[in-house]
Amino acid sequence: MAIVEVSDLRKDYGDKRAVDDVSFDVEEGEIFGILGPNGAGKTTTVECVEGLRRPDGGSVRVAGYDPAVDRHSVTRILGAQLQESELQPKITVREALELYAACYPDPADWRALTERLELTEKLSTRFAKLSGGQKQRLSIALALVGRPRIVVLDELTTGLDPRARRDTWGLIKDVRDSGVTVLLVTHFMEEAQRLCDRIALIDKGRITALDTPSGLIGRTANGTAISFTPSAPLETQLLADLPSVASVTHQDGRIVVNGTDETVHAVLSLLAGRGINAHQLRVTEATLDDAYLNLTGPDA
Ligand SMILES: Nc1ncnc2c1ncn2[C@@H]1O[C@H](COP(=O)(O)OP(=O)(O)OP(=O)(O)O)[C@@H](O)[C@H]1O
Repeated sequence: MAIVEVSDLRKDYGDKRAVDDVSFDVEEGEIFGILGPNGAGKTTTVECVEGLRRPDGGSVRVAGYDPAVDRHSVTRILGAQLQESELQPKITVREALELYAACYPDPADWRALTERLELTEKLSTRFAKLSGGQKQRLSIALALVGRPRIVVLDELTTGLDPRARRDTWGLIKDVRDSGVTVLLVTHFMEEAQRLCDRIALIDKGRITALDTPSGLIGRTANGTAISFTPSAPLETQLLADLPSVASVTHQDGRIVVNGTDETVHAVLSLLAGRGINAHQLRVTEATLDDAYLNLTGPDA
């Protein structure tokens, strides 16, 4: 069942169309990613979902409510990550959690949340003194304190070191496993590929593709490449004629055959049938990076 329904969403800032005819549904229980280059319209889109911005066209529903009209009902269902500017630098972790918990009729036990997010030892620490990773963990705790059905996390791991980023990915998966739907804005390919059940790729205000990570990768031509140096001369046309081969190129005596998984088997059997060895054999798979570069504009 869809918990978020966005249809033909449009948002302008003066003459600038930031979001242009964007439609997608987020299913309950999934991690749904919005991925795209800087200025693509990702934040504007989720701000319309959160009720922070009023759309200029189209419609948004969160569990059936229109966030622009019934923000109060949406706030009780949807947990938004705090913006750093929203917290006073001198507020302690405990004070922030108590403050946020007081905003909800039936808040979660914030002590349990801090245990889960490994913040218990930081309860008396002022916000300004927390590390980037600790601020992000507090941000997740504050987003969860109202027992939301869905959380919106916007560029949550930006600025974190690789270890803190990976720890945060683990937390996001835990959040989903506890039954909360996650709407995740990111421009990190690896993050999107590892975490998201489905991804909407946004470029210049429009959705250019919406699929599972493997579905997006599968859309790129040349999904799998096999490259090797043949032990004896080999007619390129024989390779090009194999089923599933998209292209064959030569690079410094090496042959590169692009195609699918099937191509690898077909090439190896052809070589075996002719008694040719494949030296320095490499097989490479397309990644979400390849799909992203294929599906977004040149200035992405
Ligand atoms: N308050 C605003 N006033 C005017 N233009 C804005 C405003 N907010 C965003 N924009 C413009 O709208 C477009 C979309 O911005 P948005 O922040 O939604 O993109 P984004 O994909 O989240 O980008 P980033 O990854 O850089 O955060 C950009 O061209 C941006 O400059």
